[in-house]
Amino acid sequence: MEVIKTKKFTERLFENVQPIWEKNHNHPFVQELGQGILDEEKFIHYMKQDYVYLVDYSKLFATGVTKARDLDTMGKFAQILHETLHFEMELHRQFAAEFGISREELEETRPTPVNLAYTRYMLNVAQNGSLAEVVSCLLPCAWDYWEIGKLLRKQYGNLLAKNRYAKWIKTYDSETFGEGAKWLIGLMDELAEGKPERELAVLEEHFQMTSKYEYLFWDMNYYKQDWPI
Ligand SMILES: Cc1ncc(CO)c(N)n1
Repeated sequence: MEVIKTKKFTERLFENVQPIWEKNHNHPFVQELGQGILDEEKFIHYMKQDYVYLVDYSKLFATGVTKARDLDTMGKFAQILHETLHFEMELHRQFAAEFGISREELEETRPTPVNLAYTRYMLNVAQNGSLAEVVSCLLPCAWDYWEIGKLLRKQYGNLLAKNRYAKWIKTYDSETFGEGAKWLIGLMDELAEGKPERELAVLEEHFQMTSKYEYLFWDMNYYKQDWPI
């Protein structure tokens, strides 16, 4: 008897998003960060913007806690929320200290138009959408950063000792970050199971949209875009 292996939903997402993620991976911000040659001003712009981005992004994990229907899922979202606030954002606080930026300045960063549009898109889904929609929205951030961490380690691991941004690569290539991303991928597949195509299409639309916002976020930081007024 022929065994038909159905493709997992996240395999479909991964395949279809490749053109966008490839652009993310080849973006000069990412490539120059990997080589340690990224302009310091661009990196500082990014650190500050990313810090306030993560304040909102972490609220999506809190939404995961409230929308989950079982204790295990609640606990995992609470754990990732904790890791974001105390592990990932610690990276930003350390870099800020190195670059002479105070905690106040970091926290008071005014989000740029791209940053605001990105977080408002996700927070709107968090308020109005299902748990599956929330996960499809937040997944590219976790998954593609993990991909970038692994990729930069592979491409430029030999330069790490001399790379002033090495901690960044080590954070996103870390076991802690990878475990979180893998769990979210598994959860996405569980939540997508048995859903009709019209609902899967909505999830894929969110996934593609936030992947595009990831590109805009790299670009915004590389060109230090901000409000013109
Ligand atoms: C913009 C952005 N996307 C994803 C991540 C990974 O959490 C991050 N720190 N910032």
